[in-house]
Amino acid sequence: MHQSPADAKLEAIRWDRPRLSILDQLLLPHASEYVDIATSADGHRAIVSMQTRGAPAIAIVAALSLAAEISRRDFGSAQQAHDFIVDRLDYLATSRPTAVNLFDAVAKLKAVAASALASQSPAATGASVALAYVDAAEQMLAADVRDNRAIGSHGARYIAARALAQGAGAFKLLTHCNTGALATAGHGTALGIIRSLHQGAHMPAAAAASAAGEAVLDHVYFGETRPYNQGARLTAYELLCEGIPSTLVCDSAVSALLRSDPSIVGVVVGADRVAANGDTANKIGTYQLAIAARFHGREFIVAAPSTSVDLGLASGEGIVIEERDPAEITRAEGFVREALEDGRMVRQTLCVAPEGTRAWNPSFDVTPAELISAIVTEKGVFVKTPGATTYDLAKCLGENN
Ligand SMILES: CSC[C@H]1O[C@H](OP(=O)(O)O)[C@H](O)[C@@H]1O
Repeated sequence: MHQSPADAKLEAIRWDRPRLSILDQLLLPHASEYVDIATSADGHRAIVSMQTRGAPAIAIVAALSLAAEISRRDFGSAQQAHDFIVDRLDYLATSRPTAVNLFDAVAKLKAVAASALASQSPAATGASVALAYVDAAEQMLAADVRDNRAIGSHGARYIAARALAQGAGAFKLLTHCNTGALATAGHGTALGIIRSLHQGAHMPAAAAASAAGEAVLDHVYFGETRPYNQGARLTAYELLCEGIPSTLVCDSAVSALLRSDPSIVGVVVGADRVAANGDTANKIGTYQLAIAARFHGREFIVAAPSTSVDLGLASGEGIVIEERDPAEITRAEGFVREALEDGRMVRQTLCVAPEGTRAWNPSFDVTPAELISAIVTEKGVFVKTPGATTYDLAKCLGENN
């Protein structure tokens, strides 16, 4: 699956049936360690703790954790296999509430198990139901990489065209959180568009060498994304691995940055759940980025696979926003290089606020569709009809099926 040393370093999910391991993202960038996931309970724990995170990655790790578990079990009957799968999927669905990808995968995998159970010729067995599940979970892993590369290509062409229309030969982008290979099965969504732009995916081969007459991504700014620091720890790691020129900024600096640098043509972010009208839940801080982009007349682009779209939700009003432990704000987990003979990096909890400080720690916020210039999916780039303040994603996705 790797195409380069960078890919090898950035592989968030490793699956070699029946073995699943994940890159422990609580340790990045200071240590690159893989953790074995043998059961759905291991998968649930890894998702809740955010050892693995990112809307698509959460769904795939959940699916494959159960695939790993049932690959090592014998079921007395097809019904037993089906019932075990349904029970474990319901448990995995309790891990984190906001990213719809998890619930989309759970529904699809339950349907696979039910269909395998109903098989008459040949008659279903415990092994046949389990195999059908594992095959479907593996297909989700492969499909996510395909989707992300399509998002990268659609988004790169769209942004380059918008930059060129504004007379920008070399342009910059601003992004938030981590939406790259570490948040998905590979390549990434918003960061996947940045990767594709950097690789010249939007240019005809001939032009790619000279970039003559083409818009070229010159630099990427990214926010630290407190309190988990997906930007400062993970996006920085990915951009350095890929050799993409970039600059980290504090979340509090993004408005001043947009005001100071007109070559930033837009903001591109991921999504955890996009409602049918285009309202989008994403990492906390996204909403204020959208406000800043609108005030400064810049594009605000959401990149997400269709598995992040919740057509059952009319608007963002109904999106459940995960609230995490306030201690993630008041007590930063830091790494200290111990003065030991081996100079190990060890995790220490550093109190960054006085004991007793209260904190509000929503993990996501909702950006209204009105502030979103375009939604890039693997099926294409969707923009609002002139004068509209919302999208009709059921129509958009239906037309692009
Ligand atoms: C392509 S990842 C989408 C989304 O997931 C991240 O949240 P978390 O790190 O808490 O799992 C962030 O909101 C990304 O934009």
